[in-house]
Amino acid sequence: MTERLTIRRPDDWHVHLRDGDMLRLVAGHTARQFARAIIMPNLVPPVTEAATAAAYRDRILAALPEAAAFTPLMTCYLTDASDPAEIERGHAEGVWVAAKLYPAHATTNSAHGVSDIRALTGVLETMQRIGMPLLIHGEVTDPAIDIFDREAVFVERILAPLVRDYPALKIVLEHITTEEAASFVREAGPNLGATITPQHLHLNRNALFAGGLRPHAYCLPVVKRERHRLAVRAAAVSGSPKFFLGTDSAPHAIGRKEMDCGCAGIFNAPFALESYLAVFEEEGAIERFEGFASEHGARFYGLPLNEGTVTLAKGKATVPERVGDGALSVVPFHAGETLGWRFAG
Ligand SMILES: NC(=O)N[C@@H](CC(=O)O)C(=O)O
Ligand SMILES: [Zn+2]
Ligand SMILES: [Zn+2]
Repeated sequence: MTERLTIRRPDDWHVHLRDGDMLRLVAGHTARQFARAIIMPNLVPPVTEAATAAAYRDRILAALPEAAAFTPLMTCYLTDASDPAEIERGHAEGVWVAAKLYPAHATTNSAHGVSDIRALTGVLETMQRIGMPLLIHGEVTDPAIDIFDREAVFVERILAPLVRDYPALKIVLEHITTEEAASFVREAGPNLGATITPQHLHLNRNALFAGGLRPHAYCLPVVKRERHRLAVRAAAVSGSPKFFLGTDSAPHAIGRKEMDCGCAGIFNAPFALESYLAVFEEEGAIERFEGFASEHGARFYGLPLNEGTVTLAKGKATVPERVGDGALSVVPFHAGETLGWRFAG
């Protein structure tokens, strides 16, 4: 039986670090486990300009403990008014590595997102030419579509034509949750990849209603039926280079979750690697964990693999009920549970 697992230092290809006090509370958790992370731009107001992205990157670095060796990889929030020249300039200057497409009103702080993908033609042509990845929150926003079907409908109506029209554009379908998304990504060419969160590997939609209404299991895209969870698990542990780690750690203060209209998002950063590794162990695929956590994403983005290693050791890791204090406290994923591996540095 494996007692310790040492892997190349991993990266998180999708995380929300927020700003201000919340940034200071959560950033160290991500920097402790990951060498780099793709930082989501859905602040209020959103990060749409290179100068604001560079200033945000500085605030992230300032929020970290002195010794942290962590590189935030910044992203540009796309709107109907995004300017291809500004996106190209920010990319050439090394400010941002990717751009994020939020369909308007699809998720947290997406009100300024894209209302019609046809508005992005010039932007997407530019990104395709310069090799800048497009990251997508893949849900349609049509209220007539059942919320559990919004990802599958997005794949069919938006993603399939996009992949056809921009064959050389690198696209990441973020936080996939369905059999349809997993199989579409698997069957597509090498320019389409997907990130997978821990919660979509652990939870099915029963978790939302287990003994009562469970706001801390609520994120977007919402967790789906068991058959979808199993398909997403199979993709994660398959060894395919198209699937890689992206926690979508999305902290909201406890009062913003436990209310009559609670926010979407699960804060999984403190025990992210332990949570993923539990899944790979259950699936008998521990030997594929390093590829998923530390190799596939960097290769997809065309970035060097990290130097150095991290170690996880068999043993109890008890997840606290809260992280932080008072009004700022956040309930972490797996709160109150004991996981079977612990991060040993
Ligand atoms: N995943 C979530 O449920 N929430 C994210 C937004 C997102 O990634 O869609 C957030 O910013 O809170
Ligand atoms: Zn999203
Ligand atoms: Zn997210």
